[in-house]
Amino acid sequence: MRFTKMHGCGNDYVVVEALRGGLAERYAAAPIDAASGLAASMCNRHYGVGADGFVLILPETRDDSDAAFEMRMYNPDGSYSAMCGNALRCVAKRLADTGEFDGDAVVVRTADTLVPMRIISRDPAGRAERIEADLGEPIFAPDSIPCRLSAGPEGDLRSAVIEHAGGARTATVLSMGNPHCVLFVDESPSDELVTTVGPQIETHPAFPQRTNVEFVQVLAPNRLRQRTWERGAGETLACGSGACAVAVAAVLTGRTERAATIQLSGGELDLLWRESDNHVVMTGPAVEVFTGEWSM
Ligand SMILES: N[C@@H](CCC[C@H](N)C(=O)O)C(=O)O
Repeated sequence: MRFTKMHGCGNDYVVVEALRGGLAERYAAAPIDAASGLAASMCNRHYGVGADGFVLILPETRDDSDAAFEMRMYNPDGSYSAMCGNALRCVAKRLADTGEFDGDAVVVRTADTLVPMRIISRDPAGRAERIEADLGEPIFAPDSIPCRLSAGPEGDLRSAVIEHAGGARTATVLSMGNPHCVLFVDESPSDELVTTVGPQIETHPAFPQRTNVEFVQVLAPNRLRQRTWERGAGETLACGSGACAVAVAAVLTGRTERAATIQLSGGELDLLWRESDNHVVMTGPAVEVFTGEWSM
Protein backbone atom coordinates (compact mmCIF):
# COMPACT_ATOMS: atom_id res chain seq x y z
CA MET A 1 0.00 0.00 0.00
CA ARG A 2 1.49 3.32 -1.05
CA PHE A 3 1.40 6.27 1.34
CA THR A 4 2.60 9.87 1.46
CA LYS A 5 4.13 11.39 4.56
CA MET A 6 2.96 15.01 4.88
CA HIS A 7 2.71 17.77 7.45
CA GLY A 8 1.00 21.08 8.14
CA CYS A 9 3.12 23.25 10.48
CA GLY A 10 4.84 20.11 11.78
CA ASN A 11 1.56 18.29 12.55
CA ASP A 12 2.42 15.15 10.58
CA TYR A 13 0.31 12.60 8.77
CA VAL A 14 0.49 9.35 6.88
CA VAL A 15 -1.85 9.93 3.94
CA VAL A 16 -3.27 7.03 1.95
CA GLU A 17 -5.26 7.54 -1.23
CA ALA A 18 -8.03 4.96 -1.44
CA LEU A 19 -9.73 6.53 -4.42
CA ARG A 20 -10.14 3.48 -6.62
CA GLY A 21 -9.33 -0.24 -6.87
CA GLY A 22 -8.94 -2.58 -3.92
CA LEU A 23 -8.33 0.09 -1.27
CA ALA A 24 -11.47 2.03 -2.21
CA GLU A 25 -13.49 -1.21 -2.15
CA ARG A 26 -12.03 -2.17 1.21
CA TYR A 27 -12.65 1.14 3.02
CA ALA A 28 -15.34 3.24 1.26
CA ALA A 29 -18.28 1.14 2.45
CA ALA A 30 -16.59 -0.17 5.60
CA PRO A 31 -17.40 1.03 9.14
CA ILE A 32 -15.23 3.93 10.29
CA ASP A 33 -13.25 1.81 12.75
CA ALA A 34 -12.14 -0.61 9.99
CA ALA A 35 -8.93 1.42 9.61
CA SER A 36 -8.25 1.99 13.33
CA GLY A 37 -5.72 -0.83 13.73
CA LEU A 38 -3.83 0.14 10.57
CA ALA A 39 -3.80 3.78 11.72
CA ALA A 40 -2.30 2.90 15.10
CA SER A 41 0.37 0.69 13.47
CA MET A 42 1.42 3.22 10.85
CA CYS A 43 1.47 6.17 13.28
CA ASN A 44 3.69 4.36 15.77
CA ARG A 45 7.01 6.26 15.88
CA HIS A 46 9.06 3.20 16.85
CA TYR A 47 7.47 0.32 14.97
CA GLY A 48 5.70 2.15 12.13
CA VAL A 49 6.13 5.20 9.89
CA GLY A 50 5.48 7.61 12.75
CA ALA A 51 2.87 10.37 12.62
CA ASP A 52 0.36 12.43 14.61
CA GLY A 53 -2.41 10.93 12.50
CA PHE A 54 -3.45 8.60 9.69
CA VAL A 55 -5.56 9.92 6.83
CA LEU A 56 -7.61 8.05 4.25
CA ILE A 57 -8.74 9.87 1.12
CA LEU A 58 -11.84 8.22 -0.28
CA PRO A 59 -14.21 8.98 -3.16
CA GLU A 60 -17.44 10.65 -2.02
CA THR A 61 -20.13 7.99 -1.72
CA ARG A 62 -23.06 10.19 -0.57
CA ASP A 63 -25.44 10.98 -3.45
CA ASP A 64 -26.63 14.31 -2.06
CA SER A 65 -23.13 15.72 -1.37
CA ASP A 66 -21.34 18.64 -3.03
CA ALA A 67 -17.99 17.08 -2.16
CA ALA A 68 -15.97 14.93 -4.56
CA PHE A 69 -13.88 13.34 -1.81
CA GLU A 70 -14.16 12.15 1.78
CA MET A 71 -11.39 12.40 4.37
CA ARG A 72 -11.20 10.04 7.35
CA MET A 73 -8.64 10.96 9.99
CA TYR A 74 -7.43 8.75 12.86
CA ASN A 75 -5.31 9.59 15.89
CA PRO A 76 -2.23 7.49 16.79
CA ASP A 77 -4.35 5.64 19.41
CA GLY A 78 -6.63 4.48 16.56
CA SER A 79 -9.56 6.78 17.46
CA TYR A 80 -11.40 8.52 14.62
CA SER A 81 -11.80 12.30 14.59
CA ALA A 82 -14.60 14.00 12.64
CA MET A 83 -12.42 17.07 11.99
CA CYS A 84 -8.73 17.78 11.37
CA GLY A 85 -7.67 21.13 9.96
CA ASN A 86 -4.02 20.43 9.15
CA ALA A 87 -4.85 17.07 7.53
CA LEU A 88 -7.49 18.73 5.34
CA ARG A 89 -4.89 21.09 3.87
CA CYS A 90 -2.58 18.09 3.25
CA VAL A 91 -5.46 16.29 1.50
CA ALA A 92 -6.14 19.32 -0.73
CA LYS A 93 -2.45 19.52 -1.64
CA ARG A 94 -2.20 15.82 -2.43
CA LEU A 95 -5.36 15.91 -4.60
CA ALA A 96 -4.11 19.04 -6.41
CA ASP A 97 -0.60 17.70 -6.97
CA THR A 98 -1.87 14.38 -8.37
CA GLY A 99 -4.33 16.09 -10.73
CA GLU A 100 -7.49 14.76 -9.04
CA PHE A 101 -9.30 18.06 -9.57
CA ASP A 102 -9.04 20.98 -12.01
CA GLY A 103 -8.45 24.57 -11.00
CA ASP A 104 -7.82 25.76 -7.47
CA ALA A 105 -10.97 24.82 -5.58
CA VAL A 106 -12.01 21.52 -4.06
CA VAL A 107 -14.62 20.42 -1.51
CA VAL A 108 -13.79 17.57 0.87
CA ARG A 109 -16.25 16.03 3.31
CA THR A 110 -15.21 14.91 6.77
CA ALA A 111 -18.00 13.21 8.75
CA ASP A 112 -21.00 15.52 8.11
CA THR A 113 -18.98 18.68 7.38
CA LEU A 114 -18.30 19.88 3.85
CA VAL A 115 -15.01 21.80 3.76
CA PRO A 116 -14.44 24.06 0.74
CA MET A 117 -10.71 24.60 0.14
CA ARG A 118 -8.69 26.78 -2.20
CA ILE A 119 -5.07 26.64 -3.33
CA ILE A 120 -3.70 30.09 -2.48
CA SER A 121 -0.16 29.68 -3.80
CA ARG A 122 1.92 27.17 -5.74
CA ASP A 123 5.66 26.53 -6.15
CA PRO A 124 7.40 27.06 -9.54
CA ALA A 125 6.58 23.44 -10.48
CA GLY A 126 2.87 24.11 -9.89
CA ARG A 127 2.60 22.13 -6.65
CA ALA A 128 0.26 23.51 -3.99
CA GLU A 129 1.97 25.38 -1.14
CA ARG A 130 -0.61 27.37 0.83
CA ILE A 131 -4.21 26.34 1.22
CA GLU A 132 -7.28 28.06 2.60
CA ALA A 133 -9.87 25.86 4.31
CA ASP A 134 -13.35 26.94 5.42
CA LEU A 135 -14.16 24.85 8.50
CA GLY A 136 -17.66 26.28 8.81
CA GLU A 137 -19.42 27.55 11.92
CA PRO A 138 -18.22 26.94 15.47
CA ILE A 139 -20.56 24.83 17.60
CA PHE A 140 -21.41 26.09 21.08
CA ALA A 141 -24.27 23.87 22.31
CA PRO A 142 -22.80 21.81 25.18
CA ASP A 143 -24.56 18.58 24.08
CA SER A 144 -23.14 18.91 20.58
CA ILE A 145 -19.52 19.53 21.65
CA PRO A 146 -20.05 17.21 23.65
CA CYS A 147 -19.49 18.68 27.13
CA ARG A 148 -21.40 17.94 30.33
CA LEU A 149 -20.94 21.48 31.74
CA SER A 150 -23.93 23.84 31.64
CA ALA A 151 -23.92 26.89 29.37
CA GLY A 152 -23.35 30.26 31.03
CA PRO A 153 -25.60 33.35 30.79
CA GLU A 154 -24.46 33.99 27.18
CA GLY A 155 -25.77 30.56 26.16
CA ASP A 156 -22.32 29.06 25.55
CA LEU A 157 -19.25 27.83 27.42
CA ARG A 158 -17.03 30.89 26.90
CA SER A 159 -16.20 31.04 30.63
CA ALA A 160 -16.57 27.49 31.88
CA VAL A 161 -14.94 26.53 35.16
CA ILE A 162 -13.16 23.20 35.00
CA GLU A 163 -11.97 21.61 38.21
CA HIS A 164 -9.09 19.20 37.81
CA ALA A 165 -6.37 17.63 39.95
CA GLY A 166 -4.22 20.79 39.90
CA GLY A 167 -7.04 23.23 40.78
CA ALA A 168 -9.77 25.06 38.88
CA ARG A 169 -9.36 26.84 35.55
CA THR A 170 -11.60 29.00 33.42
CA ALA A 171 -11.80 27.79 29.83
CA THR A 172 -13.71 28.37 26.60
CA VAL A 173 -15.19 25.12 25.34
CA LEU A 174 -16.49 24.69 21.79
CA SER A 175 -16.50 22.35 18.82
CA MET A 176 -15.16 22.84 15.32
CA GLY A 177 -16.52 19.42 14.39
CA ASN A 178 -14.27 18.03 17.16
CA PRO A 179 -14.11 19.17 20.80
CA HIS A 180 -11.73 21.88 22.04
CA CYS A 181 -11.06 23.31 25.48
CA VAL A 182 -9.17 26.62 25.22
CA LEU A 183 -7.23 27.91 28.23
CA PHE A 184 -5.74 31.43 28.14
CA VAL A 185 -2.54 31.91 30.13
CA ASP A 186 -0.53 35.01 30.96
CA GLU A 187 2.86 33.66 29.97
CA SER A 188 4.21 31.42 27.23
CA PRO A 189 2.69 27.97 27.98
CA SER A 190 5.31 25.82 29.72
CA ASP A 191 6.13 22.16 29.07
CA GLU A 192 4.91 21.33 32.56
CA LEU A 193 1.55 23.02 32.03
CA VAL A 194 0.93 21.33 28.68
CA THR A 195 2.02 17.83 29.70
CA THR A 196 0.39 17.86 33.15
CA VAL A 197 -2.87 19.77 32.71
CA GLY A 198 -3.30 18.65 29.07
CA PRO A 199 -3.96 14.95 29.80
CA GLN A 200 -6.00 15.80 32.92
CA ILE A 201 -8.42 17.88 30.86
CA GLU A 202 -8.35 15.56 27.82
CA THR A 203 -9.83 12.79 29.96
CA HIS A 204 -11.89 14.99 32.33
CA PRO A 205 -15.37 13.58 33.06
CA ALA A 206 -16.91 16.79 31.65
CA PHE A 207 -15.89 15.52 28.19
CA PRO A 208 -17.61 12.21 27.40
CA GLN A 209 -15.64 11.86 24.13
CA ARG A 210 -12.45 13.40 25.58
CA THR A 211 -11.22 16.75 24.25
CA ASN A 212 -8.31 18.56 22.62
CA VAL A 213 -6.76 21.15 24.94
CA GLU A 214 -5.27 24.46 23.76
CA PHE A 215 -3.00 26.62 25.93
CA VAL A 216 -2.91 30.16 24.57
CA GLN A 217 -1.02 33.37 25.27
CA VAL A 218 -2.26 36.59 23.67
CA LEU A 219 0.72 38.43 22.14
CA ALA A 220 -1.20 41.27 20.41
CA PRO A 221 -4.80 41.94 19.33
CA ASN A 222 -4.06 40.00 16.13
CA ARG A 223 -1.39 37.51 17.29
CA LEU A 224 -1.53 34.51 19.60
CA ARG A 225 0.82 31.75 20.74
CA GLN A 226 -0.78 28.28 20.99
CA ARG A 227 0.35 24.89 22.25
CA THR A 228 -1.99 21.93 21.95
CA TRP A 229 -2.44 18.71 23.85
CA GLU A 230 -4.39 16.61 21.34
CA ARG A 231 -6.98 14.00 22.08
CA GLY A 232 -5.52 10.61 21.17
CA ALA A 233 -2.10 12.00 20.24
CA GLY A 234 -0.49 13.98 23.09
CA GLU A 235 1.28 17.25 22.38
CA THR A 236 1.66 18.04 18.67
CA LEU A 237 3.54 20.88 16.94
CA ALA A 238 0.28 22.34 15.61
CA CYS A 239 -3.47 21.77 15.54
CA GLY A 240 -5.52 23.41 12.76
CA SER A 241 -9.00 22.82 14.17
CA GLY A 242 -7.52 23.93 17.51
CA ALA A 243 -6.30 27.17 15.92
CA CYS A 244 -9.85 27.77 14.63
CA ALA A 245 -11.25 27.15 18.13
CA VAL A 246 -8.63 29.48 19.63
CA ALA A 247 -9.48 32.28 17.17
CA VAL A 248 -13.17 32.00 18.08
CA ALA A 249 -12.50 31.78 21.83
CA ALA A 250 -10.23 34.84 21.70
CA VAL A 251 -12.89 36.93 19.94
CA LEU A 252 -15.71 35.68 22.18
CA THR A 253 -13.80 36.63 25.32
CA GLY A 254 -12.83 40.05 23.94
CA ARG A 255 -9.13 39.31 23.59
CA THR A 256 -8.48 39.71 19.84
CA GLU A 257 -9.84 40.85 16.52
CA ARG A 258 -11.57 38.48 14.10
CA ALA A 259 -8.45 38.12 11.95
CA ALA A 260 -5.38 36.82 13.76
CA THR A 261 -2.16 34.95 13.14
CA ILE A 262 -1.56 32.03 15.43
CA GLN A 263 1.98 31.05 16.26
CA LEU A 264 2.17 27.30 16.84
CA SER A 265 5.25 25.32 17.82
CA GLY A 266 5.73 24.17 14.20
CA GLY A 267 4.67 27.22 12.18
CA GLU A 268 2.00 29.87 11.72
CA LEU A 269 -1.62 29.80 10.62
CA ASP A 270 -3.79 32.76 9.57
CA LEU A 271 -7.30 32.71 10.97
CA LEU A 272 -10.43 34.64 10.22
CA TRP A 273 -13.75 34.24 12.03
CA ARG A 274 -15.88 35.84 9.31
CA GLU A 275 -18.65 38.12 10.50
CA SER A 276 -20.73 37.80 7.30
CA ASP A 277 -21.46 34.05 7.57
CA ASN A 278 -20.01 33.03 10.96
CA HIS A 279 -17.51 30.67 9.24
CA VAL A 280 -13.96 30.10 10.47
CA VAL A 281 -11.39 30.20 7.68
CA MET A 282 -7.84 28.96 8.17
CA THR A 283 -4.93 29.52 5.77
CA GLY A 284 -1.58 27.78 6.02
CA PRO A 285 1.00 25.51 4.43
CA ALA A 286 0.91 21.84 3.52
CA VAL A 287 4.13 19.97 2.79
CA GLU A 288 4.94 16.59 1.27
CA VAL A 289 7.93 14.92 2.97
CA PHE A 290 8.28 11.52 1.25
CA THR A 291 6.33 8.65 -0.25
CA GLY A 292 6.67 5.02 0.75
CA GLU A 293 5.17 1.59 0.64
CA TRP A 294 3.66 -0.27 3.61
CA SER A 295 3.47 -4.07 3.57
CA MET A 296 0.01 -5.21 4.60
N1 LIG B 1 -4.32 18.09 14.58
C1 LIG B 1 -5.62 18.12 14.07
C2 LIG B 1 -6.72 17.53 14.90
C3 LIG B 1 -6.59 16.00 14.97
C4 LIG B 1 -7.74 15.31 15.67
C5 LIG B 1 -7.78 15.53 17.14
N2 LIG B 1 -6.67 14.94 17.83
C6 LIG B 1 -9.10 14.98 17.70
O1 LIG B 1 -9.14 13.82 18.13
O2 LIG B 1 -10.09 15.72 17.68
C7 LIG B 1 -5.97 19.43 13.41
O3 LIG B 1 -5.07 19.99 12.77
O4 LIG B 1 -7.12 19.88 13.45
